[in-house]
Amino acid sequence: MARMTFQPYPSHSSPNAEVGDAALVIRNLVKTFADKVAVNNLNLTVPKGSFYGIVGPNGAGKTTAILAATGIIRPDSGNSWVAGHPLWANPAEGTRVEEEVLAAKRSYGLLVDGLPVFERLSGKEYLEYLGYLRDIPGEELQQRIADLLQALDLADAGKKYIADYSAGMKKKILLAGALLHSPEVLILDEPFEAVDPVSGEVIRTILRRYVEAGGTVILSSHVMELVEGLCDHVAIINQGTVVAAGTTEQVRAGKSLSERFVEAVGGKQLDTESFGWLRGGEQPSARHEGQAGVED
Ligand SMILES: Nc1ncnc2c1ncn2[C@@H]1O[C@H](COP(=O)(O)OP(=O)(O)OP(=O)(O)O)[C@@H](O)[C@H]1O
Repeated sequence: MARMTFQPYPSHSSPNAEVGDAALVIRNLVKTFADKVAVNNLNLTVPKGSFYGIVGPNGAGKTTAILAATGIIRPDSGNSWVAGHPLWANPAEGTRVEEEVLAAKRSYGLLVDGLPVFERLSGKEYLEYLGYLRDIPGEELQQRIADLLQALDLADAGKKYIADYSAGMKKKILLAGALLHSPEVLILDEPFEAVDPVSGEVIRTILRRYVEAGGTVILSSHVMELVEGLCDHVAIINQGTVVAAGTTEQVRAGKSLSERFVEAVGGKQLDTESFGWLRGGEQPSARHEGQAGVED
């Protein structure tokens, strides 16, 4: 399909017509750190009920776009809507309509590494705390916590401080926190990173069931095969902007997602002379010969 060659994703300045029915709409989003433009006029529409993959090279701006679109950090300009609710009234001034922001935040569950977590709580206490914040009734909350800890193989770890969790356990407890209130939209930044294959399969099953039940999943990943197998839509982000988006079939256009990814962001080839110094333990003799004060 000629139209799916990697043209800049179209920009829309009046999104109102599409906002209503979409799970996430991002329009003209810009976020700069000092002189680094991390997100560069990014536009994205995630249809309700879709399983949406976001892929892009390291530093492409995926995490920054997720944080700005969910209202965690303030964009320089642009706006986003989650389940129809705008996060920003005027991002440049930092103004919001609090009821809309609350409604947006209620409607999503978010997993992003590096956000503050109360690490001196056990996994179970952390989920209980989130449950109280989300007003989940006591008995229902305990049932959900038990289900999540059991399914994610965290039942024993439920008693341990999060500070003492491994990277994979921490990822899973944060995912449990994102799922706990059964949100309309799940936004997950690299949810499978550091997670073992058994838990990974459980998570994939949970997410598939959630989408079958009407939820929307938006996940970022570097694993093309995973996105290709799981997601019905995909966006490729490069240098802070969306360079291709559509159904997974459209974006793949008859090739593997991996091939399309490399076409879209540009491959890299090492010349044959590179890494001549990497010799599996064999050291250049000159280093020892030239060294003063070394005795045999
Ligand atoms: N708080 C920050 N301060 C300064 N620069 C930042 C900050 N956060 C992100 N950046 C920069 O913005 C760019 C985009 O980073 P971001 O983490 O959004 O990329 P990413 O696509 O999620 O990358 P990865 O796939 O490696 O996780 C990078 O150049 C990064 O160094």
